Amino acid sequence: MIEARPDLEVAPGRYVGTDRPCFIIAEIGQNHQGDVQIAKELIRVAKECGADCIKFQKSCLTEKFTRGALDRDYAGEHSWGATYGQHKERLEFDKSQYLELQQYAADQVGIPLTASAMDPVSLDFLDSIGVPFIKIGSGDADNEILLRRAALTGKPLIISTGMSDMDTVDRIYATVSKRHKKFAMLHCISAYPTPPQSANLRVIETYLRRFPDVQIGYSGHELGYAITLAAVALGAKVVERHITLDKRWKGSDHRCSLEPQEFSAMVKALRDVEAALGTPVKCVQPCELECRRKLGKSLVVAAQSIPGGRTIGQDDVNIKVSEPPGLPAARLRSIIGKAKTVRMLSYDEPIQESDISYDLNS
Ligand SMILES: CC(=O)N[C@H](C=O)[C@@H](O)[C@H](O)[C@H](O)COP(=O)(O)O
Ligand SMILES: C=C(OP(=O)(O)O)C(=O)O
Repeated sequence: MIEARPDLEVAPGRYVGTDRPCFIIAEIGQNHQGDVQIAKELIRVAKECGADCIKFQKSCLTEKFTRGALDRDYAGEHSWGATYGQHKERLEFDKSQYLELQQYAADQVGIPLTASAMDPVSLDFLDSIGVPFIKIGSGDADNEILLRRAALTGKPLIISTGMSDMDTVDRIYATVSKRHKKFAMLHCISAYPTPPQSANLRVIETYLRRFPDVQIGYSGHELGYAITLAAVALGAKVVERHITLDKRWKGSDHRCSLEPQEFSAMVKALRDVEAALGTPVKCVQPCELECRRKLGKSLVVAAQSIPGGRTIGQDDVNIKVSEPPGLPAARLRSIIGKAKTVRMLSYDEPIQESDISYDLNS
C-alpha cells in the first residue's frame, strides 16, 4: 500500500506524486555521439515518443576524474579515444552547446531539458542555466560533498541509487532531507544491460516504506522495457530510460537503450499499466455490465413448481444463466429459509424481487 507523500514539482507545473502520472525521463546521456545535430534529433524524437523530459550528462572532466583516471587506456569497440579522458572529451558538450540545446528543447520542441551533475562545477553550471531539476547519477550516490551542495541549490533533485547498499541510500536521504524534501530517489542497478535476476525491483517497495515523504522511482538499464513496466506497477513514479536512434551504434549505452519505436511503445504500455492499477477497492466495473447481463447467473426455480406462500428452501433454488435474468446468484443466502413466494413459480423461472416477500417476524 502506497501512502500519500508530498508531490514534487520537477518542472514548472509538472508534479511527481502518488496520484500523478509517472514522470518519464528520456536519458540521452552520451548517445548523441558528441554531435549536437544528433542530440537535437534525439530531443525531438523523445518528445514524439511521449517522454516528459530529456536528460544529458554534464561533467567537467578535471573535476570528475583524477589525472590518472583520465589517462588510463580506453581501447575498445565503444571508445572514442585512446585514453578515457579523450573518450569522454569527445562526448562532452560545452556551455554554448548546452544553451543551444536548451533553447532548441524549449522553443522548437517544448520539452524540459536537464542533465546529471557529475561534479560540483557541473552542478553550478546546470544551476546557472536554470534546468528544472538536477539529476544525481548513481556514480555520486555516495558523494556526500556533491549531494550536500546539490541540496543547497534548493532545486528539486532526482537521485539514482545504483552501486549502493542501504547504508548509502539512508545517507542520501539523511544528507538531502536535512535541507529539504524536494527530491526523488530512483532504484537503479548500474549494469549495462541489467540481467533480470539482478533487477531486484522489490527494493522499490522497500524504499516506499522506508522513505514515506519523498518520491520513489526507477532508472533502468535492462534490455527491453518489461521490467520498467513492473517497476511502475510496484509504485515507481519517476522512470528513466536511455533513448537512442540506433542500438547498433558505437557507445557503451546504446545496446540497453530504447529506439524510438520501443520508447514510444514503453510510454504507451506504461500509461496503460498506470491506468490499470486503478484503486484498491473491489467493485463491479461499468464495463463488466454487458458481460454480466449476458453470462451472469441468476436464481431460478429448481423444483417442478413452488406454490405461493411457501418459504423458499435449499432444494427449491438453482443458479443458472437466465433470460430474462432474475435475482443475482449472490442473493442465494438472503432468500433461503427467509423469503416466501408471493405466487406460484414454475421450473426454471427466474426468481424476481417481486416474486418474494420477507416475513419480518421470522
Ligand atoms: C554510472 C553512470 O555514470 N552511468 C551512466 C548512466 O546510465 C552511463 O550512461 C555511463 O555514463 C556510461 O555507461 C559510461 O560509458 P563510457 O564509460 O563508455 O563512457
Ligand atoms: C548515471 C546516471 O544515471 P543512473 O545512475 O540513473 O543510471 C546519470 O543520470 O548520469
